[in-house]
Amino acid sequence: MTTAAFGVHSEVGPLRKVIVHRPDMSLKRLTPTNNDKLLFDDILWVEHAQKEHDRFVTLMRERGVEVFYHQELLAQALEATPHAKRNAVEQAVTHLTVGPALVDAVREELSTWSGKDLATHLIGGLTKEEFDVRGFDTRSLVAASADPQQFVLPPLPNSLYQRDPAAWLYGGVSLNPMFWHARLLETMNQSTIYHNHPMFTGEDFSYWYPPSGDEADFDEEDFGKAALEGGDMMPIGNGTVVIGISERSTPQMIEHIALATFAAGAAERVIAVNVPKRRSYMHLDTVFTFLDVDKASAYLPFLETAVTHSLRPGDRDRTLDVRPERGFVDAVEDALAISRLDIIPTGGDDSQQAREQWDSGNNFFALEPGVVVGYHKNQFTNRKLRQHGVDVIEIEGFELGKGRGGTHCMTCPILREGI
Ligand SMILES: NC(=O)NCCC[C@H](N)C(=O)O
Repeated sequence: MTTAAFGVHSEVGPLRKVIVHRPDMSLKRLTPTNNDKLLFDDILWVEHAQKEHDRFVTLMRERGVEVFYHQELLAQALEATPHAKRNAVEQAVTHLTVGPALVDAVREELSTWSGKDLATHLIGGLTKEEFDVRGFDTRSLVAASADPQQFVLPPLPNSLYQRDPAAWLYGGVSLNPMFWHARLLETMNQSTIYHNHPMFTGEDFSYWYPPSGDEADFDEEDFGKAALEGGDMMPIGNGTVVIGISERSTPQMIEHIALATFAAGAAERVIAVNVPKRRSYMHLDTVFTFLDVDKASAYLPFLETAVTHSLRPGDRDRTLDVRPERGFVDAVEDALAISRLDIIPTGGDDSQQAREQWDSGNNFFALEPGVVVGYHKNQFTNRKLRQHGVDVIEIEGFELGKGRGGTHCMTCPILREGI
């Protein structure tokens, strides 16, 4: 039993604490013209998405999991210190986001807002109409040229997928540099929470990225060059981390994580596996998730091309020993010291498998070994899992899945036991 307040020691051990984001204003901002840019494949019926999400939260709470809402944590963190609010406003409102002519005025105004209102708009975006910039039309081209619905601050609808911008590996968290522009500011909100919320300040945990864990290390221009997202990062247990080299996560960043976790003694092996760079595969957890200590769901076409390397500490300080593996599953079996990882493929014929993979049919979230939550619509896959002895709890995901994410994507575990 873990005694620390935070730490994620496996993918399937008993889940104690998790952060999620209830669908909100940011999803109401999606329109048929902006949904692609905001990485959603459709617009959502938000009230229904909320019901689906509430059911997910209720079933976790019924099982004793402590569930925290991202927006509430952000609101509380913003109120925790004057620095928190000032820093969050300065990071979100810059010469690049609102233009140099408006930056001081917007910062000044937002600094007077309550943590609750500010959190709502840091996630939900802020339109020109909501932030009355009319007085600035003669001073700011951004103000003068924007129509009332245009965003002064962008909405962050992918906050729904809490897995990606901050990810725990054993006793530390990585505040991730996101690949797509539409998600960059999500990490700023995570940083505000971890550095200022009383639940986290004073607790003993590491920052795997940025290396110093320092808030000042966030530079939105650097973020365009590095990329790492939590959907690719899995602390599978036994001192091993699995990370996908995907559309969203680069080998350079995987080296950073390996060096940081090795130096702290938190991990001794990183298994890096290639994930084809395409929308439907975007992270490792869209094609592979753990279900039990020795069971995993996988989309077989991914496994066929899964070039794999293991990274271990090198013979000198801050060096790595990188070796090719025979196969991804072999490497995981070896790392977990199990004779066989039961791979349960996506259900149905080839086209049904492709359809269910697209609908998050390989994206399960474990509450304890062998008990997972997934979308109801993936009937062929869910049936198969049950045949292999996995308890699949279903939630509706018609609306929640429209951004291409399932239960694993929507959750950021912050305390989970080992296996
Ligand atoms: N871990 C995940 O696979 N997260 C899903 C992220 C979906 C989001 N619309 C995105 O494209 O980033």
